[in-house]
Amino acid sequence: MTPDERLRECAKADDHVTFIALCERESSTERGDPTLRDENGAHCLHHAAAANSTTIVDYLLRNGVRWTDVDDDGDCAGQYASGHGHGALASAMMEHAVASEVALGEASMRETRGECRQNEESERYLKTPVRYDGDDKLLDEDGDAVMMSWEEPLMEAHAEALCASAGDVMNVGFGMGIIDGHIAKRTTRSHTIVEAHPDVRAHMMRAGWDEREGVRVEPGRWQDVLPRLAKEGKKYDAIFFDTYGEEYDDMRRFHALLPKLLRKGGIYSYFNGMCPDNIFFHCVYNRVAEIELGRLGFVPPKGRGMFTVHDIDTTDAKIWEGVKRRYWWGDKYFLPTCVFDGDEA
Ligand SMILES: C[S@@+](CC[C@H](N)C(=O)[O-])C[C@H]1O[C@@H](n2cnc3c(N)ncnc32)[C@H](O)[C@@H]1O
Repeated sequence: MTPDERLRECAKADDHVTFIALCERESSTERGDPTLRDENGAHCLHHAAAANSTTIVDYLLRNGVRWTDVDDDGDCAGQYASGHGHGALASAMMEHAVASEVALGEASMRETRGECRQNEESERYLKTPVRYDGDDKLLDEDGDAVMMSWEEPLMEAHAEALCASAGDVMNVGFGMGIIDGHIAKRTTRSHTIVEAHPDVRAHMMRAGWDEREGVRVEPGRWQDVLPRLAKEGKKYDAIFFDTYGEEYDDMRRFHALLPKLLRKGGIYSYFNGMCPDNIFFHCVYNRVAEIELGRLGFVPPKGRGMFTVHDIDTTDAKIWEGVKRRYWWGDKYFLPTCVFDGDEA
């Protein structure tokens, strides 16, 4: 048996004494590599998690093995722990993952001093054409879906939460205007829409959104528009975020702007599409968002948690016809709502 094979067997058998000794051998030829993949793309962290070997899992995570490593089926070690019924270990791995992502987020914010970062994917998206395909899809140049009508019940639920205040509501990202349609059906003092893509803006103009009473269209990227609105002293009672081609690291910077724009008691919600194809990653990012928003002064609505669970069914293959990549697989949607309870900046 090679040192790598021995390591793998130790991880599977929870033999942490031999495992750690093999990892720490002086000679590199005798030392095993715990991150060497097996035929399914799993490595020792996955096998140790499946075996409920808390010592080996802890050792590997402390020594820099990444919780994000996935096997060929896209499963991370945390999922091996939960899939084998080791709830306590899965929770500990979730805590590790959340702490790591929060720390990475802090480092990322330090790097740009909290300013918005460059995102090539977003820049490319905003420079290339999009097309409305019938009434049920908005596609980018590659045929990937920017927005689809199956999300309508979710958008309606978001609109309901945002309009509870009947105040000044802002939506960032028009897409198919589904949420804006639902906001417009409800009572608000004002309704502001921020949209960056020129084709989407042209579509909004054709549909008469810029002439609607009570509606204000703010053309441009939120990265440019929001700091200007904050400088002008504009305040809102509810803000919704749903853009395209951006990542959580962009949204983190969006969140940092919210205390400058929301009134105390104001509501914030976002389309919760982070890592939708992996429930462990999705839960990690729910928790990261909750922690980071908490640090900015956001609290869950009174008497409940930040997320409400909604059933969704996207199994009908027809939904995805004409779309390059199916982007949603789960049957649950965790709808986030939080309330600004901090000091207005
Ligand atoms: C997923 S769609 C929004 C769908 C919308 N919630 C609805 O109900 O139809 C995302 C939208 O965000 C816009 N967008 C992308 N990046 C943006 C940015 N940085 N600032 C403002 N809008 C952006 C896109 O052009 C697109 O129209």
